[in-house]
Amino acid sequence: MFQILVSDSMSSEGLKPLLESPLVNVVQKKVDEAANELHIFDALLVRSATKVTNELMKKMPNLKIIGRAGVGVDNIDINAATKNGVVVINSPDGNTISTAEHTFAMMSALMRYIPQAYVTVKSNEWNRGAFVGTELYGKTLGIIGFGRIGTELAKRAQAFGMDVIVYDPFLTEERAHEIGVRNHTLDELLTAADIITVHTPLTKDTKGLLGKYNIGKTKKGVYLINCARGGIIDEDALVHYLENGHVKGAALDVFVVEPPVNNKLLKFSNLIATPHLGASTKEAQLNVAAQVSEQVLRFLEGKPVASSINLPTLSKEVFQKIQPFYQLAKKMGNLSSQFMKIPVKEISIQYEGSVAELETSFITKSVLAGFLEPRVDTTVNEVNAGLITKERGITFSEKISSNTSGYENCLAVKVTGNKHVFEIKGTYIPNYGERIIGINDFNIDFYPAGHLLYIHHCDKPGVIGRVGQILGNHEVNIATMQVGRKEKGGEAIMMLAVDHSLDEKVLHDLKACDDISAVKTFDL
Ligand SMILES: NC(=O)c1ccc[n+]([C@@H]2O[C@H](COP(=O)([O-])OP(=O)(O)OC[C@H]3O[C@@H](n4cnc5c(N)ncnc54)[C@H](O)[C@@H]3O)[C@@H](O)[C@H]2O)c1
Ligand SMILES: O=C(O)[C@H](O)COP(=O)(O)O
Repeated sequence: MFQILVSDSMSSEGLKPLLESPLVNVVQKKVDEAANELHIFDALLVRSATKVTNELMKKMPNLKIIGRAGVGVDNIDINAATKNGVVVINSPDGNTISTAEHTFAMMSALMRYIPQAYVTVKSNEWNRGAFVGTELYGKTLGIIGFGRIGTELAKRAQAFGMDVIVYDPFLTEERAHEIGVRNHTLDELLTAADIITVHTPLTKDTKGLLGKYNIGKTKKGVYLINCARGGIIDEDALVHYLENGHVKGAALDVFVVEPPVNNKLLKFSNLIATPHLGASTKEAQLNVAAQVSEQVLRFLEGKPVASSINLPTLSKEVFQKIQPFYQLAKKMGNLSSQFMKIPVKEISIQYEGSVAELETSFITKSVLAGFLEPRVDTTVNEVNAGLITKERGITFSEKISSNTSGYENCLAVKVTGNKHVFEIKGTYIPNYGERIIGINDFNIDFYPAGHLLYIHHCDKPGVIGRVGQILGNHEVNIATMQVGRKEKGGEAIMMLAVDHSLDEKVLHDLKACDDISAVKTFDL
């Protein structure tokens, strides 16, 4: 019989598949309370409260699967789980509606001073003049991040007669059109919206997305809402703009540190807050617990699971053969995504030479996982990448070609957006490693790892020297440098590996050079 530890509070109705299964025994206890019996458990079910660290996993040698009844897996050390051979699954859409509804409730409460007025009535005050609010009708709602929750929120706001504008660099025109919203640039949204709400994952691009600079561009009297992850709205910047009155009010369900003890934001009467309640409804909790219970049971019965976010489902032998291509494919997907920071409609992957004889569908999923990684909240891997790509309205295909581009094996990824196409080619050379051998129509040859600097420039004497000079001035050491061009004196590209991440000042100086038309950096 399999032993299952449920360490956070979960809907007992949702847990029914497990509670009623003769295959498993369910223990509902906090990790601390189960300290003496951790070694017996085959599965661990958690929400966000239990921190699943490597140390905890080491105390659970029988552990095979962790089920997160919710979306965010930031409380689980996924790398450690993967290393320990533990599958991690979640329930990505079980709490979408509840969180969208909570955001809507926060917006209404914020604009009508409901929490503040409630407190006064409870203290026997009847001060109607102090709480004159603002209608939602006719106001412009700016939604940053238009995934599952953003989309559901938009539908509700439209029903209230709000004008919805969105900013999501990865949203296709077709999808925006389907929901009846307009995708804008971030600046357009910031200057036009009366209320701004964020629904992105917390990534290095979204951390502090609404910081001092960007909030400064918003309308005076703007309202800000964060029911996604603490830190997307920079907390110090919010203090600044609440203090000077630029932001009229803010609603937060999430904080950088939870609970937000001694947080300066809490002193503002025009800041309303809830203790991370987005997913706290009976329905969401039933959904997430039921989804996770069914998946855990399937897994323990030896059946495939749908929402695994870490481990591949290949035999060890097959996996070993494709591993080099799997890593290369992931990096090529990631580079494509970063080169094409715009909505994408199609991804096609072409296999040439010996790689075409392997399990290409798995390698394709690696390209997709690498591509999606910078764009989505949940961890994507070969198991869920296809599904998430389709969900985002992106089609993907693979092709086998007899043309080998002169290499023993070659992988070619083509990413198509509305107006732009990006192509990248790579190969794996045994005992030498992964190489990128083509970017768009340029032949090049570099190792895709570390801190990379890409420059699109004019093939003229002195440009390479100027690049070296600028990097030198900023104390940046060049490890390797490759140059590719189509014809003498025409367009050219260079890819440099440098010893550390480059800051904005270096990029600014490079972009200021006359003969340089594009500069990008990548950390792989
Ligand atoms: N408060 C809660 O209890 C609660 C509950 C569920 C989810 N969440 C959080 O809500 C957020 C959204 O969840 P979801 O299920 O809608 O996720 P999702 O992955 O469906 O959507 C995220 C969207 O953000 C977009 N995005 C990524 N980077 C961006 C950027 N730099 N700028 C603008 N948009 C960007 C993506 O393209 C995607 O469309 C997540 O942070 C999640 O952890 C909170
Ligand atoms: O990521 C999530 O699903 C939400 O933040 C909800 O977390 P919770 O399960 O702790 O309420």
